[in-house]
Amino acid sequence: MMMPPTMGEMWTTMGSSIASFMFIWAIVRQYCPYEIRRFLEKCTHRVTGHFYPYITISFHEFTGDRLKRSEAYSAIEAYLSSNTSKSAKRLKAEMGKDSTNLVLSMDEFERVTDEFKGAKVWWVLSKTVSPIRTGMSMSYCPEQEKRFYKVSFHKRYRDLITDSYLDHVIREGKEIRVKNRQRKLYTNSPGYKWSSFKQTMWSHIVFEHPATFETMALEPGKKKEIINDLLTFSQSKDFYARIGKAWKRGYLLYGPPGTGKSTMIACMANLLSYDVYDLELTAVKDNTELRKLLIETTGKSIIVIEDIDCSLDLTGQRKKKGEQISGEDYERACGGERLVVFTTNYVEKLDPALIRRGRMDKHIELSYCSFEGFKVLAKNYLKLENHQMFDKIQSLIKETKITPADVAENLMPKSPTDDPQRCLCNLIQALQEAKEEEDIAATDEELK
Ligand SMILES: Nc1ncnc2c1ncn2[C@@H]1O[C@H](COP(=O)(O)OP(=O)(O)OP(=O)(O)O)[C@@H](O)[C@H]1O
Ligand SMILES: [Mg+2]
Repeated sequence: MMMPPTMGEMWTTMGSSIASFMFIWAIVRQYCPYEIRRFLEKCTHRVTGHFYPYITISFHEFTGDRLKRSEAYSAIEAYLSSNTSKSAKRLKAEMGKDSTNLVLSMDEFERVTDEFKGAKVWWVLSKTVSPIRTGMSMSYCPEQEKRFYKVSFHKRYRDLITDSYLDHVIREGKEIRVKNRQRKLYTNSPGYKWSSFKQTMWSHIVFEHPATFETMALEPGKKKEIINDLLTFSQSKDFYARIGKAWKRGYLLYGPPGTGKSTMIACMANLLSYDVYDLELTAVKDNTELRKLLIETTGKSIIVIEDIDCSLDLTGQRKKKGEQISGEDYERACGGERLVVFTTNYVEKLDPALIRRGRMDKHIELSYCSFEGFKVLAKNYLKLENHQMFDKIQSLIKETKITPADVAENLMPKSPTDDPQRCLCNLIQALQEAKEEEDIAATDEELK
């Protein structure tokens, strides 16, 4: 009589069947031509598709001619590395943007789960290896790896995933990429002259300026107003589209040298995570070149034109056609999400047509250091929030015109033995000297 197989026997049989299958599959993979393998895979997919309730969507790294990485793929990569890399067990580590920290993301064939409004989805990073088609015989062909992300979900969530979840992933991924990207400082200055071989007229270096609004010496009310203005601008894409205006805003920063105009531009770029285009107008030949430069700027950027009063004879109207650069060019050539910041030491010298609202929407005066400004600098430079000498400084600073740059220089320790007290004494001395000079100048003026 035949005895039913024992558990042990069953495992042995199953084990050897799997082993035989793996062996045959390995032979098929090795000797079967690529086309037949693809055909077999397709057939298997078709058969399982009938019984399998899950839907899969793939996002390939390169589409079409392979020249450009797919934006969706990059956005998904950023989204997954920030949202799900904590749950992934096999991770890939790469150096971050400033080469100081490691960035972790999911490794190939790793599977992670995500949830969206109660729907569970599975993401996996896969790759296919196929021979590159050249004129050579197949056996000598190099292999080409094609990576792609695959998301799977139950078919009852089809609409939710295709209508909202994927949009959410792409939007969030793009935002993460913007935040994490290495920001750049572009310049068109003659030192880096554009050659016809170069694809762009701008040269760039990494933008790394530590200034933030927190460390900027400015009255708190004014600071808050500027920050609010900038944040509102950056969140107003729909508003600008609705009113039919290009999404850009012009700022004019004016005030004496050393009051923080250039510093404020760095603060703005850091606050909004924008790139900076430092436009050197004296290096621009004509309107055509200016337009080309402006068209080449990307969104999420600040176009800076420093010292417009001495850059060129800029006017709102074009006097001699073709020779002058007019304000209109900034309006026409700048598209989405750009700030245009002009600086000057002499606002009164500028043509009113150039600084009118629409070209320079917000005028910000940066002036001599106030006591509030000094307190910010004392905190930055000396880690002091209060000190008995502050009262004296307060009364002196009210009566003296001293720039934040001069205050900062006096607060800077000059030797390892300079303590905060010594630095404050230096500042008081500088304030007294400045006051005496101002008094002498005022008496001279009266005598005249
Ligand atoms: N408001 C400020 N807050 C903090 N630091 C400041 C401020 N203003 C000036 N400084 C300090 O002084 C230095 C010079 O300032 P900055 O270059 O921003 O002046 P500016 O107004 O652009 O001058 P210029 O008109 O000559 O271009 C900065 O590096 C910074 O350290
Ligand atoms: Mg400056």
